[in-house]
Amino acid sequence: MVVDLSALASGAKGKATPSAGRPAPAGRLKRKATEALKSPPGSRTLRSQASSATAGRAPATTAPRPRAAAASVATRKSATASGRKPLAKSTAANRPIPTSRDSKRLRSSGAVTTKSKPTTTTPKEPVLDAGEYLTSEPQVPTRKKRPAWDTKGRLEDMEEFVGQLHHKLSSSTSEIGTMQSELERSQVQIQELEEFRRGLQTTVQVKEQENTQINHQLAELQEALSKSQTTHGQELTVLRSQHAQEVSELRASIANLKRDLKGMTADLDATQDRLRSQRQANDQLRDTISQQSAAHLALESNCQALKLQLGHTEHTLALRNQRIAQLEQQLTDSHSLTADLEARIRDEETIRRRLHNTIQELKGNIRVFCRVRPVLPSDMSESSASKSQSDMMPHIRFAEDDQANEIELVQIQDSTTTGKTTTKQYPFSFDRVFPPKSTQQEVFDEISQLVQSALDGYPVCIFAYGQTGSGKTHTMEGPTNPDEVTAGMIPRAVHQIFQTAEQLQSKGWSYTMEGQFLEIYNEAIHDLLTTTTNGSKKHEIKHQPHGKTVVTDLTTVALDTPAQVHQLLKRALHNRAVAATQCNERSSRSHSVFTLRLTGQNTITQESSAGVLNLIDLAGSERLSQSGSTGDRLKETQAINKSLSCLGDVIHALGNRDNHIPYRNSKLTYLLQNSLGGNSKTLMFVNVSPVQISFQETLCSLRFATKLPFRLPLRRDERDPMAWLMGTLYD
Ligand SMILES: Nc1ncnc2c1ncn2[C@@H]1O[C@H](COP(=O)(O)OP(=O)(O)OP(=O)(O)O)[C@@H](O)[C@H]1O
Repeated sequence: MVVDLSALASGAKGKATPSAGRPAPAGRLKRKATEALKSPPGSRTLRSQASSATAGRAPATTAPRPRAAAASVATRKSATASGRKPLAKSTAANRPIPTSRDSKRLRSSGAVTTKSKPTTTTPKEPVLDAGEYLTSEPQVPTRKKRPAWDTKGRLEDMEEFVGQLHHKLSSSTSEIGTMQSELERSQVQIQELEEFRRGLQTTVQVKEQENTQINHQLAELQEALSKSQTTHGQELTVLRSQHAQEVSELRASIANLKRDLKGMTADLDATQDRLRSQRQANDQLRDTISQQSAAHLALESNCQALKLQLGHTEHTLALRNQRIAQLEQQLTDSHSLTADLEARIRDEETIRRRLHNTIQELKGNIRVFCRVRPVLPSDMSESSASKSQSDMMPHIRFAEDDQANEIELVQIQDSTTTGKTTTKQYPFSFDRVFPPKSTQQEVFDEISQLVQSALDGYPVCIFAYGQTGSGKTHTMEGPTNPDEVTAGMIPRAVHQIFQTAEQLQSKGWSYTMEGQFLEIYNEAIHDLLTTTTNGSKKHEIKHQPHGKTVVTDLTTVALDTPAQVHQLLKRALHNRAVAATQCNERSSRSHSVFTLRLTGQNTITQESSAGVLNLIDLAGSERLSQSGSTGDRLKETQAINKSLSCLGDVIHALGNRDNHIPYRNSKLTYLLQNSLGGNSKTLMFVNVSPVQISFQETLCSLRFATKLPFRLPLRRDERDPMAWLMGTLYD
């Protein structure tokens, strides 16, 4: 049995302190020992520890050991000094010292607490505590309780008991030595623990620093967190708006998709309908195919028959190929024949030109036609308004025949002296006489051969002569706004030239054409195609070596289409109208000359031609006495008469083949020098007014014309020159 000496020591100490130096009475000690024996050693130890902890005492590890040791020593000393042996150690000194293993366990658990179970060292010899001692009475002979008066007995007992206590004390002293060595080990452990504590403090400091840093970092992180929360909030707002927008877009697209789906569903329905109809059609087609298969079989049998037929046809084809080869040979021969014929045609074209010219020459290089214009409403007086055309011109008689070339003027005169009526007849014959009813086309038919001569390369002059108002301009140009019926000789001639030139292209001929339009007024030349308003320009006539006549500074217009000719005539009309405002009735008092130059080139035969067609609207041929003009007008009339007379003289001299032809006597004849005479063709229209009042002028005009050396009228059978020529050639 082990006696808790610390409890005993504390109990002894507690009591010893107030009465230091005095030994505790034996009863009291015994009572203490009995109390100690009554409570179990563990609970006793625990209670002592709890009381020391409650008293605020530091645990064995933290309590300063020296003081505890000193207290223990002091206790022993006081006990020794008082004659008592120390019964127990102080609480702190008896407190169990943690072993190094415990220290480790403590360190690992992080708690610095004292284990309740003390580390005990096994005593080398058994130690009896006070209770044990009391209970080990058998060592002392058991006696009856000595009566109070047995002081000696009692003393003996006490001495015996003290002897035992001494024995016990010596064994306790050795135990104390052992405990002191343990104490020293414990102090070493305490130092270790102290170092451990300091290390822990350092660790705590480090941890505190780390904690501060962590707190600092935590603050930074919290700041960053708040910032990121702000940013996140903003981003969240943006994302929310984007999300809302995307949602609305998605909704719209869903709506669209729904619409599409609806449409597609409708399409699908339609497609299904179509599919159904297609299936029906397929069924029908299958029926048809089966029918066709049957037909195919029939066709195959037909095909066999046709193959046989094909063999026969191939044979026929071979024969035909032979025939084709023969025909190709014939075609080649035909081509060479055609080429020969074309060559002959070209030759014959040359011959035709020659013959045509011969005919023209036979008809006369100078021809005179007479044309009587119809009576115009303006010619009629009120009394004669109901009269017919023939009634209006009793003084002019035509032959019955439409193709006639005779005209007769009849003058009926009443003699005032004799009272008789005499009739004078003036018959005239011309190459052709055109009565009032003659159309422009009929007139042109007669001159078209001369136009052809111009294309063939001859100079041709067609004049219109007659008094003012007799129809010269109408004959040459037609009315102001001509149509197909009323168009005059100039547009018709140009039209024919373009047409014939086109036809001649197949014979290798190509033509270039250029036109000029001038006016001779008071022996001065005026350009009717000018585009400038400067009318004072002087024009000179120059004859070039190869028979070409050039008028200086005169506008020349290249003509590629008939439409251009119409434009040209319009421009001339406009310029004439401008001149008429400056000089009254100037158109009647001037000669207008339209010149068309035709240059032809044959690339096959290398032939060339250069013809000129002059269409001249002469000034009015009023007699001087009749005109009654004076002053400038008289000079005008004289100039006109002189130029007309010169023209007559030139034509007369040409007819007579005179050596001298007086071309230079007037501007007009000088201008036309290369177009009059030689191989040129000249046609003079004598235009006549049907009105009776113009009888004398008509007579003068007809007389002027008869003076011209035109050929005598042809016989009737000679009027178709080609027939006549062929007749004369082959009779
Ligand atoms: N064959 C015709 N058929 C119908 N009208 C005609 C014919 N000939 C002339 N005339 C008309 O007679 C009038 C006079 O004719 P035109 O002007 O041609 O005469 P002119 O001799 O040219 O006169 P001028 O010398 O003044 O120019 C015009 O109104 C014209 O339309």
